Amino acid sequence: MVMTNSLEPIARVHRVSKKYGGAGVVSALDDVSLDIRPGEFTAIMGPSGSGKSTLMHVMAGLDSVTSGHVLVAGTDITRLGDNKLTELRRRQIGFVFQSFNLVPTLDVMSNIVLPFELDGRSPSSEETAWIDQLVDTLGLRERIAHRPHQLSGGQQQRVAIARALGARPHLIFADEPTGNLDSRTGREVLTLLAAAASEYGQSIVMVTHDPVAASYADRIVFLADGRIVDERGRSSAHQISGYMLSMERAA
Ligand SMILES: Nc1ncnc2c1ncn2[C@@H]1O[C@H](COP(=O)(O)OP(=O)(O)OP(=O)(O)O)[C@@H](O)[C@H]1O
Repeated sequence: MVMTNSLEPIARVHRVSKKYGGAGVVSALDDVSLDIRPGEFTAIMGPSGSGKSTLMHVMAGLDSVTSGHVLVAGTDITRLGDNKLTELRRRQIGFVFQSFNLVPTLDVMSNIVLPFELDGRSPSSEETAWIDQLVDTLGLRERIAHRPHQLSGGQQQRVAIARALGARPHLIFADEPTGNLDSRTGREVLTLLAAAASEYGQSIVMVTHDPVAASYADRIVFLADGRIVDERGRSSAHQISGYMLSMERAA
């Protein structure tokens, strides 16, 4: 299936279940359906063990599903071979994950432009200007020639963010993107993510425990025990804390 309409979801999770352990001991996702539309910034929240990371991993094709389907840009990735999946991921998806996946032998700039290299092209002049802007906004200018092991955890995280945003992929998956950052840098990262969605139509899916981070999102999806139990539009950090509290009380 080819995506024909820009209002079509860029990612669609359809009745996905994911069980771990041969006999189906842990049900990490239980009949989850979710559409991610272009230009939408979605936060996924929920208690520890509720399935947030699993949901993001199956959406990115990093983990298989037990049943159901995941479509990215109109392609059913649950049926895709490894090579095609890698190519789709490389072209369509940017990752900001806890394990930053930076290449230890490459310096900061080479890590940031890696998605272009892997795609067999160089950044255009416009893309170069954007990468320069990211490097400055993320405070990486003085570290540009350093290698990952010479950086702090927060600096490594910022490199991963610059890399994920640099090629303007259609979809960005971010797992606690502000977890290692001081609050000012955290706010800058969230502002960058929100702008990527609102100004450039990129779709952001962010897992977070932080109500302040989630308050930058257009939409907040709450998971509990592998199911979507609530969904809210843009909300203040205070409101989000309230939703989380009432979910915990109901559990
Ligand atoms: N590889 C695995 N093998 C077995 N069980 C797993 C595996 N990965 C996750 N699980 C289980 O699946 C459930 C959902 O895990 P997941 O990591 O998606 O939760 P989470 O909401 O992201 O949690 P946290 O906020 O603590 O990161 C948990 O019960 C977890 O123990």
